[in-house]
Parts: sequence; C-alpha cells; structure tokens
Amino acid sequence: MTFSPRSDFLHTLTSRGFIQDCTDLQGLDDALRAGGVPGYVGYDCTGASLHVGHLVNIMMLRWFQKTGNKPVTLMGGGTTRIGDPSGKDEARQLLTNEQIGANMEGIKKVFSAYLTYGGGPTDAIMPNNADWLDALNYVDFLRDFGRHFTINRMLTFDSVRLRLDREQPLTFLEFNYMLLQAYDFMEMNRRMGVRLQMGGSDQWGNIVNGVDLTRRVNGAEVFGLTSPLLTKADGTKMGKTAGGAVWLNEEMLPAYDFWQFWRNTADADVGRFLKLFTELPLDEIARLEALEGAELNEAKEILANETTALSRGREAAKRAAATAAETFGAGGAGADLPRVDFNAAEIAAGLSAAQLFVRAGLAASGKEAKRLIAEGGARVNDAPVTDPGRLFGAGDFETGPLKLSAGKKRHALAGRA
Ligand SMILES: Nc1ncnc2c1ncn2[C@@H]1O[C@H](COP(=O)(O)OP(=O)(O)OP(=O)(O)O)[C@@H](O)[C@H]1O
Ligand SMILES: N[C@@H](Cc1ccc(O)cc1)C(=O)O
Repeated sequence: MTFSPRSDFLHTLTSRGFIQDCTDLQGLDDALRAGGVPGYVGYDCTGASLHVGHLVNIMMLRWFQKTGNKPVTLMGGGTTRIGDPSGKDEARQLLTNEQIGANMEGIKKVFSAYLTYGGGPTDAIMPNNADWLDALNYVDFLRDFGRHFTINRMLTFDSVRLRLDREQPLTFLEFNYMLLQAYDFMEMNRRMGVRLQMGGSDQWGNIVNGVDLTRRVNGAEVFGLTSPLLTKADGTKMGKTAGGAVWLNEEMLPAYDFWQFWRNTADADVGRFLKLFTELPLDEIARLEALEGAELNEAKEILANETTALSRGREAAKRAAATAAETFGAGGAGADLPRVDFNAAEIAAGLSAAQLFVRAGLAASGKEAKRLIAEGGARVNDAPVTDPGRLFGAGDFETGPLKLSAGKKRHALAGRA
C-alpha cells in the first residue's frame, strides 16, 4: 500500500497488517483525524461463542478505542434470523428465537475483556439490530429501500455470485441479507452517528451496499474497511482446528487449551500473529520473529502469554504457562525436548504406540518399544500406554504435539510436520 495514513488508527492498522480493503482510505483518514468517529462490527448469533478468527476484528475495535474512537459491537439479533450467505457454501440452518437469544448471551461475554463499555464519548456500546429490523414492514421496506438496490448489481457480489456459479441454491431469504445489513449501517448512522463499518473481507459486499444506501438515504459520507480473512500456515481457516473452533469463551475452552493453541503456532505465522493478536511494539515483534530454531519457541510463548492475558487475564496466562512448563518439563512447553514430526499421510494412516516410541528415539526397535510398554514405562501425554498397537491419528495430534515419556526422565515430542 503506498498510502501513508496520518490518523493513529489507520497508521496502526496498516503497520500491523490488518487492512485488506477500504472504500476510501483518504476520506476515512481525514474523518478519523477530525476525531471521535463511531465505528461498528456486526456479529450474528450463530454460535454460543465467538472464535479466534473473530479476534482480528475485535483487536481492530480495541485499537479503534485506544486511538480515541467509539466502538460499536452490534449484535445481529435480527440478521441471524436470515443467515448471511457471505463465504458460505450452503444455507445455514434456521435458528429459533430461543437459540439466537442463548447464543447472544454467550457472545456478549467476550467483548468486555477487550473493550471498555459505558456512556462516555469513546466508550463502547452494544446495540441489537432486532430493535429496528423486527419492526420493519415488508411492503414499506421494499418501497423505501428495495428501490435503491438493483438485481443486476446484487448478482455481482461474491456472496451471491459464488453460489450461482457453483449452481448451489441461494434462497430468496438469504438473497435479502445484504439489504438488511445495508439498512443497519444506514440506521446506525442515523441513530448513533456511526461512520465506519469493519469486518472480514467476506463482508465487503454487505459493507459497500451499506455505504451506498447511507449516502443515498441519509446523504452522509460513511466508510467501509475490511481485514484479510486469516488462514493458518497449513491453509485452514483461522479459528478452526481439525476438531472444531478455538473458542473465546472460557466455559467452552479452558485457558490452558487456549494458551496451547497459540504456543503451537507454526513458525511461519509467529510474526503475523504477534502483530495482529498482541499489542507488543513492532520493534519487539521484529526481534522475536527473527529468532530461529528452538529460540523461536520463546516468541511462541510470548504470543501465548499475551493473547491469553488479553482474553482470560494475566493470572490465567501465568497459570497456563506454569502448567505447560510442568507438563513438558523444564524449559517450558518442551522447548528443550527432542521432537519428531510426522507428515499428514502418516498421521492419516495412524501411528501405533510402538512406532511412535521408535521414531521418537525412545526405543531402539519395535521389540524394545513393546517391552517398554509391557513393563508400564511408556506414557503419552502422561497417561500410561498399555497396548503397543494402539493407533494415534489426526484427532490425537490436533491440540499440539504429543508428549512421549519412557520412564521418568526421557521425554520427546511427536508433532505434525
Ligand atoms: N478467519 C477469520 N479471519 C478474519 N476474520 C474472520 C475470520 N473468521 C470470521 N471472521 C470475521 O468475523 C465476522 C463474523 O464472521 P462469521 O459470523 O461469518 O464467522 P463464522 O460464521 O463463525 O465463521 P465460520 O463459521 O465460517 O468459521 C466477519 O466479519 C468475518 O469476516
Ligand atoms: N453479516 C455479518 C454479521 C453482521 C450483521 C449485521 C450487520 O449490520 C453487520 C454484520 C456476519 O455474518 O458475520
């Protein structure tokens, strides 16, 4: 990007890798420099918690507040009843009002760890779009707002086009989603002076429609800003592991597992994740990401400590780090332990307990591994292994490397390549 922003917010976001696209960078930069802009991100209540993929935009809102602006976290109580087709291959299952309400209660809990809510000029607020969407009258809505949208243009947005190109059904219900999200932006501009909407890049179409509608109906200039949709070095969507999502809510994912997720970051992701998910200064991050080999583990631990401290508190982060150090022996999270990595094909085929111990160098042969197991000296993640043929597959490697122990003193890690 050649544009050099002058506002603190855009300067921070640009230098930390948050920005994918903006409807008008110069205009937004000017508006932000004039100060105190209210800006929003919307969250549909499709699950009982948000996951680490959502952290990208939660961190954006946190910087937004820190640089003197007002964050608005919009609960999609109304839009969840429709279901956003953006980035989705299939229609979502329709949720009942009770399910939506329960999910909303879960989602709401996350934000106060990252944002300060209240009545002050830069305090965050949390409206619910059911408050205006539920009251819409269909015929009035079509007359007043439907006329600003052409089918021709709607068909060009990814959320619609990708389904049509793949000849997958897109229901009329879902087709309406972008009108409602556009209406939200217009309505919040009117009610709360909101001038910016942020989201992941899959939200681009919905956001641009809102910018246009607000200009046409309110005559106001508003802006849209998207972040890249993050994937991990292994190509999977940020926020998911093979076994499910990495939840932000404590009751759905204990702090220790949250910490471990970050500690297991692939080498190639460390710098990027430190910039997006921590508030460490950039020169410190440059030093950390330049570390190599075993030293890079120090950077991963700092990443785990900082992200866990933000989400679960500094004490919880310390406890998680201490548990990891205990589990993996001195040096913390097995930094000093020998490690063997298996490729995806080997893991998919399944590795027997005996094989694991041989490959990790804890037994010289299959026969020796069997003896070790028979004598009760073999443990995987501190649990005794009794069957040398017990298979370890994808599910076992999901949450990070396995800790293999032969007797009390000899340990090794077995991970994914
Ligand atoms: N991996 C990600 N990287 C960046 N932004 C993301 C990521 N996942 C979700 N988001 C953003 O978070 C917001 C909410 O997304 P959405 O509700 O589609 O997530 P989701 O439905 O939980 O995703 P999925 O179920 O596909 O994992 C959107 O602005 C979206 O772009
Ligand atoms: N469509 C967004 C959520 C959202 C809902 C309402 C809005 O006004 C904005 C965003 C999503 O699926 O993630």
